[in-house]
Amino acid sequence: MNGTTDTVPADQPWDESHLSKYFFHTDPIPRLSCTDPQALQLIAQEKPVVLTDTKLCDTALKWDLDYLAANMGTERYMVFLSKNHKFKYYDEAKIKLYKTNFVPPTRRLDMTFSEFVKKLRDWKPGDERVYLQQGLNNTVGQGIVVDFLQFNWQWLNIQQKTNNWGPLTSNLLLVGMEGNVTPVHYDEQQNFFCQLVGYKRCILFAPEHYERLYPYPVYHPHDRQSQVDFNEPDLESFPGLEGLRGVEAVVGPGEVLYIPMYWWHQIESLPCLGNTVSVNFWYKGGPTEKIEYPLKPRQKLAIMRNVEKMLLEALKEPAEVGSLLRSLVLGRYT
Ligand SMILES: O=C(O)C(=O)C[C@H](CCCc1ccccc1)C(=O)O
Ligand SMILES: [Zn+2]
Repeated sequence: MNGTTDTVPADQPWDESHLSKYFFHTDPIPRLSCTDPQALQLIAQEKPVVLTDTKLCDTALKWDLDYLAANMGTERYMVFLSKNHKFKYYDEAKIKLYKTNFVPPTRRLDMTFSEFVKKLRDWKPGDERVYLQQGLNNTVGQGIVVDFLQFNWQWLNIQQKTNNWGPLTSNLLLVGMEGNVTPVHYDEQQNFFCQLVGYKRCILFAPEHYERLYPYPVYHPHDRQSQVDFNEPDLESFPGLEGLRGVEAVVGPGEVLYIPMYWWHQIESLPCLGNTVSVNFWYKGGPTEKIEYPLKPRQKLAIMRNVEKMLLEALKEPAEVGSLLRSLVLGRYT
């Protein structure tokens, strides 16, 4: 009987002291074997689950800094630098669109993997933190290709088919420093997030918490990111935070977290436990199955995004979108 393996893995090197205390409550994300029907059911229902034994990327468990430096080739890779521990994503393409003087919270510096390793190893307090975030492509060395080809593609393809997902769009290689944080955001793709080296705390919130996490406007460079700073929650500006409730898990080497499309997530490389290496598998969502009512929260989210895009297209001026929406609803749709 495959009971849930919620028990703490014996070799767990972390404890509560590695987890920042936040204002919201969380429940544990189930940790199940990939052979457990309940795990497959959770994926089918687009709910998060940690799969403890997929053997999805076992050939990449050896991807430590030295191996990657020796096998990632001599190309330059995308590295972000931050003056603090947060690496808040922004869409460079939207910066010029969004009139106001947007100040990017991180800066991007492409460098070879060896230069990245040197920066990481020479790091001392006061230096900018670094986070390599690079899509795996045909510039990587032969060793990485060989490892990649030996991933458990058979299992992945079964998941993709049975859940009617679209094509695999990319695999993001993530090499971060202990303590790095990717603030809460959502992506518009299904995601099998594979932890290879080190430990990451993954905090997730269901799409229905949209009203509690106050995403930036769609045309903002921080589209899909929350305006809320979990370290200093502003309950005045964001009263919806009151009822925020999430789920979380710490994933370690060989574990795979299913992050359903549109689910909010914050990812933290645990402090004091060394650098982390992860690789994700982003899949396009499936074709919109026949519409059933009531609509699912993620479908309403997609509708809201389309309304914002249409209004911007029609008004051309971002500043006018808010006032038009206010005129539309205030006093009328209460
Ligand atoms: O796999 C995911 O979805 C994650 O959020 C993983 C996250 C880094 C993601 C960086 C990013 C966010 C949005 C757009 C493009 C890149 C981490 O592990 O720190
Ligand atoms: Zn993400």
